Amino acid sequence: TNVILRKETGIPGPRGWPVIGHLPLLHRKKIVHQTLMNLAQKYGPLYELRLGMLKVLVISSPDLAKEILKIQDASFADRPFTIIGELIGYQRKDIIFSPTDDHWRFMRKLGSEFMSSKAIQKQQDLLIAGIDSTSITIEFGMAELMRNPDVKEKLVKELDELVGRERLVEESDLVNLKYLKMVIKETFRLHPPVPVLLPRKSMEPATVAGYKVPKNLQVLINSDAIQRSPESWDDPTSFRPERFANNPVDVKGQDFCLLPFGAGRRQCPGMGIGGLMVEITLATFLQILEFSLPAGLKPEDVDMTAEAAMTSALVSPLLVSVKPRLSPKLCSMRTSGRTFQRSYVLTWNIIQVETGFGDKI
Ligand code: HEM
Repeated sequence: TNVILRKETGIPGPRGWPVIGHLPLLHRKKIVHQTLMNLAQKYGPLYELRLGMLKVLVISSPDLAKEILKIQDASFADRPFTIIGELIGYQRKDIIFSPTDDHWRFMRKLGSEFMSSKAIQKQQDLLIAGIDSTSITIEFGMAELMRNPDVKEKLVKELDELVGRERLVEESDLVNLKYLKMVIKETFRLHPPVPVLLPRKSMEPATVAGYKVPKNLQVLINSDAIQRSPESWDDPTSFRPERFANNPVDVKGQDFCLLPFGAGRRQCPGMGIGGLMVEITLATFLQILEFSLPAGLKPEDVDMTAEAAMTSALVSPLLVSVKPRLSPKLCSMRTSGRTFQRSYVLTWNIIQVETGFGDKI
């Protein structure tokens, strides 16, 4: 058998190469979170990889995610040193890549103040950390709607019934748009923009699922694998927003089978504003435009292949045709709203419009 039990810890994992360990498994042409999910099917929800000198613990079940992100959150709250953190995280002085220390606590407190949806209305350039993840979710959401026309019709009907066509959808409408929220939860479940949560590091020796975990071990939580697991979800690979109709499971970090924003001390502080941007942008698009696939393209032709990167977008940009549903006068009024301007800028590059109408909205 290829299963190895690590000498020091007894943790299972695949047999690795000398020196380079399991690096060839994570070849850049392979989608990392899918490779990690395939390995979990073979080695279980907790296994260890060796990437050169670096040892990594990979977690792929809700129970173990809860163990790391909630029960032992304090022991696993650190972020490991990474080159990318040095390069784009101002030598790890930002919030995302910073070690869990007093500087991070200060930055996080400051950031949370600015990231509240009220405060953000007064700030222009705070959204850098959330630009990718927010626009990726909107693009995947639109792609799923194009693949599932019945879901799109139901969503448009909800908007027509609860908002109508005489005014534009407002943030205050969102609380009533229950189907919209179900569609977005299902998008987060099948297409988490950060499919493997940002790496954590054990701050002290710990015991997880009976295994002894040393200090400084990197821990990866594969939320994509958890959110597609048949143990937590019926028919897990189908896009079915209705699964949330009588199911209180939410994305807020309390339900460990749905973790698009992570959980615990290092959970995404932009969850509120990020969720809001996705909701208002999708609702506005669906209200003001009628979307269809370009001639000759069938729903099943929409390519859902995801990129192999830290944030995982569609490889092929979504192509759609649009026609106006509301009067252009009503649409142009919204450009005076700040939230819309920002959502609009964020999503400017996600839709390649076939007709000339896109230039005018
Ligand atoms: C759809 C939208 C978004 C998604 C799905 C998302 C997802 C995530 C995830 C999975 C993490 C890692 C959590 C963990 O390690 O447990 C994270 C961290 C973070 N996110 Fe977001 N995010 C989104 C939007 C935003 C926005 C809009 C902002 C800022 C305005 C933001 C700022 C941050 C920051 C600063 C961190 C690092 C937190 C820390 O390490 O203490 N995110 N995000």
